[in-house]
Amino acid sequence: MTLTLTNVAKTFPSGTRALLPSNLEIAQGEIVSLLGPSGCGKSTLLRIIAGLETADPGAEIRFDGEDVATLPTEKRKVGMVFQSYALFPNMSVRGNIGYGLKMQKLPKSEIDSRIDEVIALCRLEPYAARSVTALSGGQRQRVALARAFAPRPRILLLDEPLSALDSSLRNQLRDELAQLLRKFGITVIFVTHDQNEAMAIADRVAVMSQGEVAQIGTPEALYRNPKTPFVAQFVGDAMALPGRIEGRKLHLEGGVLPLNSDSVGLNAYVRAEDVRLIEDGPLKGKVEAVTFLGTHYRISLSGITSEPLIALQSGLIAPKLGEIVNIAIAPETIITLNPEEKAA
Ligand SMILES: Nc1ncnc2c1ncn2[C@@H]1O[C@H](COP(=O)(O)OP(=O)(O)OP(=O)(O)O)[C@@H](O)[C@H]1O
Repeated sequence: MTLTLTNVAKTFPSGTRALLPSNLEIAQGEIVSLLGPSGCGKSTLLRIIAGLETADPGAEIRFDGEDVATLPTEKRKVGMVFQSYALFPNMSVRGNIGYGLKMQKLPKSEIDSRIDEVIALCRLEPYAARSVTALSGGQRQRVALARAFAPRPRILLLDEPLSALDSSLRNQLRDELAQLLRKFGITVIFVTHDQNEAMAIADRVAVMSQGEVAQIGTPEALYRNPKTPFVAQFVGDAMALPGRIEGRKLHLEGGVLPLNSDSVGLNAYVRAEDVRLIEDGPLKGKVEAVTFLGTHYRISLSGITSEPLIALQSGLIAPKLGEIVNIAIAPETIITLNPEEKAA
């Protein structure tokens, strides 16, 4: 199913403008993440698509061209998974998965064959007869997905699908969730505040800030080509390089950096993996802290900008605390953006 949102906005009766007029187009089978900090309006947007919340007048919500803005939730044929999963604790895995199918009053043979189908798809065969209370967090998550998928919804909406799990399990289940959603083959929108989760699972990520979609694009496009300072900082933790730009030069406290283009009036940003400690570089900084992260050292450097600058460095030798080091940042890795740019 394709989803087209036009002019979707929401002001709550309290006066809170949770969502400014937003447009979004999602293709059949696409997996899109709504990513943003707490309170940016992502759950509100998801709830409006689900029909759990009504948008302000003037909005269009089209499922395959059909405007569903005035249809109640049950008529929209959406599958939903919430962060708590909300499984029925007194029922078995099969019972949970079959619940929506029974509500649709399908014949028993059809219900059984569909349950078998999604149980196989979600690799839940060994647990089919178990009570859901006797399952691990990851298994419960698969049951919640299977239950939402069984009635063949037109679109699947997930609200923070991994947030109930502890962090080691989250990483593992991220890949599993991405694979399972692709096997389902349906259009998916999921909400998360976790950048890694959005990038690992989604085909495209819509980064939201203060009730607006600031930018939508593939994970690579957002990372390499952020359009606003907010997107640069939220996706991949770009650090500001506050200094004076003159033509193709950026003057910082710790030295002068060459830029690729004339960037007067813009602000410069860089990512920690692009800050390189080398023999002879244009910047000088002092090593304030070194943390070993396994694959990398995380090095905090003072004297380059007013805030400490972080460098990520792989390799076997870490610089010493207090050492003055030479630093280079390749011009093509410096992101220059208009500080006034708010949203796309
Ligand atoms: N029912 C409501 N009545 C009034 N204000 C609301 C209501 N629901 C949400 N809001 C407000 O709307 C704004 C957006 O909320 P929303 O839940 O969409 O954000 P979010 O990005 O999903 O945040 P979180 O990650 O914390 O859930 C917030 O300021 C919130 O306080």
